[in-house]
Amino acid sequence: MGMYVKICGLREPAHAALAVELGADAIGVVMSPRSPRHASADDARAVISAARSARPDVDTVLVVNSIPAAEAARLALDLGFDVLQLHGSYTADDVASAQALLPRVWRATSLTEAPQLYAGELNEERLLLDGAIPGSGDTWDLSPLGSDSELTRRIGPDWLLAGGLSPENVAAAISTARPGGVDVSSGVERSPGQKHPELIRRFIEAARAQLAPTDESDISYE
Ligand SMILES: O=C(O)c1ccccc1NCC(=O)[C@H](O)[C@H](O)COP(=O)(O)O
Repeated sequence: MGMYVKICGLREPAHAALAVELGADAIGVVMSPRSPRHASADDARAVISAARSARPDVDTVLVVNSIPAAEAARLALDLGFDVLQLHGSYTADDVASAQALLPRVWRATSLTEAPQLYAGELNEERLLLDGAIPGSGDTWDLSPLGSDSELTRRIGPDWLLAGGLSPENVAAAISTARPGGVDVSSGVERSPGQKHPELIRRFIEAARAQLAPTDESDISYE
């Protein structure tokens, strides 16, 4: 199956097309007014269109932070996204209200915020484990992950790792944490909000060279 790669915080259609042509499985668009990556509705539509022109089956992901889940799902649906990625404190009922409009909802959180979490706890399609501050580019302690531990069994093999990844550290982070996929934003930028094509290329190359847990067999999951 291979390592799933998502490039997040895109606003330039050309960067989205490049990421998908280079093998990204998903592209993310952040709509959160305080983010340096905040995209307008027009930006979002242009990024989706460029990504789908490069590969029709790419996952296009709307990333939001702490807005009502159903409102976020309505926005994702209206703009034509495939997936809604919810950062913040949400309940299973919130996720259900979003899924009534858009079935594919991902839960993004951190071990700081939800230390006892498990995959599927909110009926989300996918769990994304991030650092404490989304989009900050800060690395975090990956050492509780990856070994044959209770936490590893709780989160399963398909979760996405995010937070402070870069072309330089992604291979080591995958080897330590053993996620099913990786997500990056700051690590492929020249400055906050400004994506760098060469860093996108190097990140995708470095990540896709790694195996996903589903390609291996030495950890058992619940
Ligand atoms: O990127 C943001 O500014 C952002 C703002 C509010 C909510 C989420 C945000 N980003 C979410 C992401 O998926 C990032 O890619 C992820 O947190 C990793 O970020 P980074 O550490 O910069 O690679």
